[in-house]
Amino acid sequence: MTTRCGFAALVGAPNAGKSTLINRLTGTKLSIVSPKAQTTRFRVIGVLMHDQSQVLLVDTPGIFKPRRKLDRAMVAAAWTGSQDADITLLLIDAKVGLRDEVRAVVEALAKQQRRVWLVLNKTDLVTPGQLLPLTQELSALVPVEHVFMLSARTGDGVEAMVQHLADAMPEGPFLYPEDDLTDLPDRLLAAELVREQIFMQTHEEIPYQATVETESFKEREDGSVRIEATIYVSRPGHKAILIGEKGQRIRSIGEKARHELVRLLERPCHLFINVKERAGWDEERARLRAIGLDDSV
Ligand SMILES: Nc1nc2c(ncn2[C@@H]2O[C@H](COP(=O)(O)OP(=O)(O)OP(=O)(O)O)[C@@H](O)[C@H]2O)c(=O)[nH]1
Repeated sequence: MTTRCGFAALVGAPNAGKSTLINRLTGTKLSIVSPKAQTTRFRVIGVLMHDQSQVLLVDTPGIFKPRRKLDRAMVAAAWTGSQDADITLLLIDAKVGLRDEVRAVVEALAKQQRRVWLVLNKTDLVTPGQLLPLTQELSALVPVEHVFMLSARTGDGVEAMVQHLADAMPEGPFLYPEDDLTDLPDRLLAAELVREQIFMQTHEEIPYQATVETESFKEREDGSVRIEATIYVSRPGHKAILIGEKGQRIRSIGEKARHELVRLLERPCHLFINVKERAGWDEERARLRAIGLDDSV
């Protein structure tokens, strides 16, 4: 039987409903809310299985007005990520319509040769009559292959998009084995929670130069889980900072991340964190794919 597998990038202004849609498509809560804005890099945030298709939903950092150099790099990475995807889903809040912020995203997208599918979200908040003019306005700015009108909140119209996505994926083997899918969210969650703590407890470029991978995730007979995570840094100085004096910082990162894990997984967790220096980790494509990242900020 032929299988299909590919990437679908979600692009949209903040609040368009990305997280809600992902959660509906995958049935899992994966998006992490961090007090520091813009912590989201390009990564697989959901795996959608439909018929013989695996659709890897990838997130992009919120498209925002870049001020600092770093912000610009993040936005560039968002676009690069989206470029690698097979389909770009342009998510629009139908209630808000085409305000400036949205226009900027659409215009940037128009400059790139992508397969763009327009997704008008929050149809439960507008009348059908408002959707047609909005579709016309948007498709005048960027050529779109398909238009979907749906409500991520109620689920109305979502199924039609899922079917089209599944059919549009290129033929190929699944990148994530089906068996792994059950614990994939938890593995990603563990890595994300550690990364979130790096964001909160270190400064400047360190969070952006570090990546976290869950090496092993084992359920134990007593109902607890044993998790091993590795933080990869690209510079020796960063390793020392992350570990901190007498291991203080890494301990604190581990404690806070573990605390959150216990809360979200609702069972005892044992978390072991390693810090490894690996110059150029961000260029190792296979490694990046393995953790759902695909950029090189
Ligand atoms: N009525 C309605 N509300 C929605 C729908 N989809 C999302 N929302 C709401 O819109 C708000 C933003 O949704 P999120 O899913 O957090 O949006 P996001 O695009 O992930 O936002 P950022 O994380 O800021 O990029 C939330 O209050 C959602 O509950 C929808 O289809 N209908």
